[in-house]
Amino acid sequence: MKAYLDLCQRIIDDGVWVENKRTGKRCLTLINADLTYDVANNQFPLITTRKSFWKAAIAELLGYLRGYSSAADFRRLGTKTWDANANENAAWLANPNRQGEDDMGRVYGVQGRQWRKPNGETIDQLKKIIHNLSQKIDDRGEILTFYNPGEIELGCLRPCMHTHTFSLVGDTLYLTSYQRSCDVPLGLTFNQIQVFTLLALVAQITGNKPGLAFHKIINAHIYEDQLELMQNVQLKREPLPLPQLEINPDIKTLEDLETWVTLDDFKVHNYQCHPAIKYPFSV
Ligand SMILES: Nc1nc(=O)c2c([nH]1)NC[C@@H]1CN(c3ccc(C(=O)N[C@@H](CCC(=O)O)C(=O)O)cc3)CN21
Ligand SMILES: O=c1ccn([C@H]2C[C@H](O)[C@@H](COP(=O)(O)O)O2)c(=O)[nH]1
Repeated sequence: MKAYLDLCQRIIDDGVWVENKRTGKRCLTLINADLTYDVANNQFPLITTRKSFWKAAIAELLGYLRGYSSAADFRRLGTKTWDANANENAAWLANPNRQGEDDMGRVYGVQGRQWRKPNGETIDQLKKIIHNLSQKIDDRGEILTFYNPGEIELGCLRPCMHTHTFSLVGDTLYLTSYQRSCDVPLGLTFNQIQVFTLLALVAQITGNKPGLAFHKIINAHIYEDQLELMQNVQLKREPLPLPQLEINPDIKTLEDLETWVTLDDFKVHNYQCHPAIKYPFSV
């Protein structure tokens, strides 16, 4: 939690204003940030200086792991976070590859589960990783990447957190996640949850112990219309102790994640937080 607040303060102290064409807004921008989450000791990195809508973040992660490409599927899981990018972004609405209402195109999990090869076959990156880690194999290439430069124009948004690399040392599993672009007031509070939960889940279904998760961010920014709330409200609050995440122990396989798992299989204990802050969202 302190690392998150330090990053916000560092953006305010050292950030530079950069125009962003896609959203038409300026962002206070800082390059390079590293965050580490202690999954071994279940220090769940929920924001405490405002209320976190953590279930929506886990719903997004589940949708990515299932390879969903429709905002409607994400809504059924319990989050509306993809509605705006699927249905309100002018560039995507004008893109001939968009397949109607709610289509997100070939983003995130579609690449993770169905990466297209030149010969027409597809690669299930996640399945290979789960298979190897379950057999205690780390081939030093246990990489789940959503970033496919050849298919960028087939999706509504380029993936922000785009590559997750798993590493097995003995029976302890580590995760390193890379993020190219990070909306620190909104997106990062979701992405921290997702990195933590991805390691906890993959460790659980492959029979390994979770260790640390490393989150590497390139472009960390605060949009101009978010700055005042961050500076004068959120950063004036004192952080509170971190809560713990409980995952239903009956989740044992990738197929479980694909079929019956819902948000009811995740619980947070001892979450104390300051009141909600509604940050503006840029489409
Ligand atoms: N500008 C921008 N920032 C993002 O963080 C972001 C995107 N775009 N586009 C794709 C996804 C969608 N994500 C989102 C979208 C909305 C919220 C959001 O509004 N969160 C609120 C309330 C959520 C709720 O009520 O469930 C929050 O206070 O955290 C968070 C992440 C993260 N990503
Ligand atoms: O998981 C996510 C998804 C998106 N974001 C943010 C980062 C940026 O503010 C926008 C994406 O804009 P680009 O122009 O494609 O960089 O969404 C995030 O923080 N986390």
